[in-house]
Amino acid sequence: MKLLTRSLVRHAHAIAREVGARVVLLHADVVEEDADLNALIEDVNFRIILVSRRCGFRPPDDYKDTCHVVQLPDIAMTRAGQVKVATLVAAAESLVHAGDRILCLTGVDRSGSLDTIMVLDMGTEIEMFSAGAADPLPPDVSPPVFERVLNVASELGVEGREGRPVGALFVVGDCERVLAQSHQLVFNPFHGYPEEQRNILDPRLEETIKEYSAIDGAYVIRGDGVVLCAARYLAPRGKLEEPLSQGLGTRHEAGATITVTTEAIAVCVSQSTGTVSIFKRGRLILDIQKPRGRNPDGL
Ligand SMILES: Nc1ncnc2c1ncn2[C@@H]1O[C@H](COP(=O)(O)OP(=O)(O)OP(=O)(O)O)[C@@H](O)[C@H]1O
Repeated sequence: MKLLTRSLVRHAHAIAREVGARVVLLHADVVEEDADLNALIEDVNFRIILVSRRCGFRPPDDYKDTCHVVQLPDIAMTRAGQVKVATLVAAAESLVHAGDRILCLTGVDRSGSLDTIMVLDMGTEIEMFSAGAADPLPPDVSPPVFERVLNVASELGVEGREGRPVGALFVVGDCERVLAQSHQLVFNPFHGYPEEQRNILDPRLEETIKEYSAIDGAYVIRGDGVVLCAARYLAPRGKLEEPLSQGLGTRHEAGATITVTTEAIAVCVSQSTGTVSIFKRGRLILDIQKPRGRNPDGL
């Protein structure tokens, strides 16, 4: 195990004990060997969440019952982005709760080394976990559906479509109220298809969803993953308590505002910046910036 990793882990254990962190979130993909991973997680009295982009990643055999796994979208993300997404997914899956203090260990993918320690407080991290994000999902939305939407949105934000940046807006959950405050801009391309053929959990739908991002308007997605419509113009009845930050235009405004009078969560991909913003109860609960520059895994 590299010197830096070993040193960070030693200090991380001490910090976690001193500050009363109950959860350790560890980006497992930066650790090269299973034996190293074993060494990192043995002798730890915390709840361990292993974060990985690798499909089908499993904890080492000895720790199967004590470690949870959170899957990240397989795209370049900043370290802060990795931590934000992992924490949100962990919260959606009820692996972390309001009041938890989380110690995060991360690093640059494929560097074989951890290089960053972060301590997060669920519920008081204003930027990330305000507005009840400790219980981040609407009651009718299943965690896999939210994770799938987050995945597709993150990929669209980073990769765009056929080399061009694209924007998109996904409104997930509380669909009756969302539909009542919106109308079709053009024909709904999902109309008439059986529900099992238009569920976002079906990987075959991914390309279709990305393709239709070129159409103006929002996707409305039921909590169980069925895509009810694309090209939906949102006409929310509510009003934002606070204006959105400068630079965010009508797509973000519509996404944020529909969450004021509904229980839905809105996931917005910015065409101009590639940032993915998540809104709930009229507030930005988390944004994931697209990595920039030559070091895409930088902070
Ligand atoms: N009320 C609405 N309902 C659904 N979609 C909307 C609504 N208003 C705008 N949009 C979508 O947002 C697009 C325009 O985005 P605009 O540039 O004004 O917003 P933005 O928040 O700055 O987003 P971006 O960062 O992607 O540019 C439209 O083409 C349309 O697809």
